[in-house]
Amino acid sequence: MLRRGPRSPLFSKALKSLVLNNEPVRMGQTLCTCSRGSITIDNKKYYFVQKLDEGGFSYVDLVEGAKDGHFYALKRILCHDREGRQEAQTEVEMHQIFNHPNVLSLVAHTFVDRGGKTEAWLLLPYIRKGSLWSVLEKLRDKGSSMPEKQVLQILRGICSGLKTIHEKGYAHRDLKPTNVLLDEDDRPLLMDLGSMNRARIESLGCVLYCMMMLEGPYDMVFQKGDSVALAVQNPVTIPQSCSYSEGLQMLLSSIMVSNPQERPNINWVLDQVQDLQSRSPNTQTNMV
Ligand SMILES: Nc1ncnc2c1ncn2[C@@H]1O[C@H](COP(=O)(O)OP(=O)(O)OP(=O)(O)O)[C@@H](O)[C@H]1O
Repeated sequence: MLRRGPRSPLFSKALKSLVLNNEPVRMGQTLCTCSRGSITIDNKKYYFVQKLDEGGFSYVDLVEGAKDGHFYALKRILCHDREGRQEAQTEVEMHQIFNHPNVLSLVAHTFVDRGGKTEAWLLLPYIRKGSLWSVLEKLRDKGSSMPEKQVLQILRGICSGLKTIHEKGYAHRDLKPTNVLLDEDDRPLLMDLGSMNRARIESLGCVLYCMMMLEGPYDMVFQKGDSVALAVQNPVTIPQSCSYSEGLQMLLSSIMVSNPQERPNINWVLDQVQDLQSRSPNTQTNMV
């Protein structure tokens, strides 16, 4: 985990969003006393550093532990109704079920009552490199690509995370490059576990496609205004210009199957990835 750096100049501007009028908020068993620029979860104080990102119904801020000096990502989920509250609760529980190097852990959490609405606050380890999507975007902007060795290493970690999820009888169900974080060593961490349930449907093929082509398989179809629903019925076309090995291209075709029942199971995919890794030339992994 990252150590304390110089205090961010943004700190003084601090968190219009996080200030709760200095009023203590109590919900469940956690007392959350919020003062200017800081929050308290489970009796530990954290300083707001800067905004990191926004999701569909959430805000993610970088905060710093007052005592340990570590950085954390604070994800605040706005729960608009009972269903939203339940989804946030599922996200918390799923983080707690899994203890695996490829599934993001949860440091602490609390539910906060704000103006009659609930916010779920999830304190997560801060993963500095950000999402797989942001890494792919940078490569695309540079006109570069991800070396096969790196694709395989990341894919293997994603498969290991999915394997542990499946072994406990769950599916992630919202797998996409924005929901995979990459640490400094390119270890992928699956996150955004709120959609998980006991149905076994995944879209791993789209993530692999994105790592290889730096865009989603149906992005062009969508941009042209054509029907994505129709496009997903057809086998995926791999561009002629694709420079990845035939083995990796074949793996992509075999996991990009529209009928979920016909998709190979994660153990088979993991075996294929390991096999490709053992065959892959020992090329230098480009750092991105
Ligand atoms: N622990 C973290 N470390 C670093 N960045 C993070 C972390 N958690 C989230 N982020 C950033 O915040 C973004 C949004 O997070 P997340 O996907 O959890 O929110 P969300 O509201 O569930 O998103 P959506 O519903 O749109 O998928 C991520 O894509 C990532 O860029």
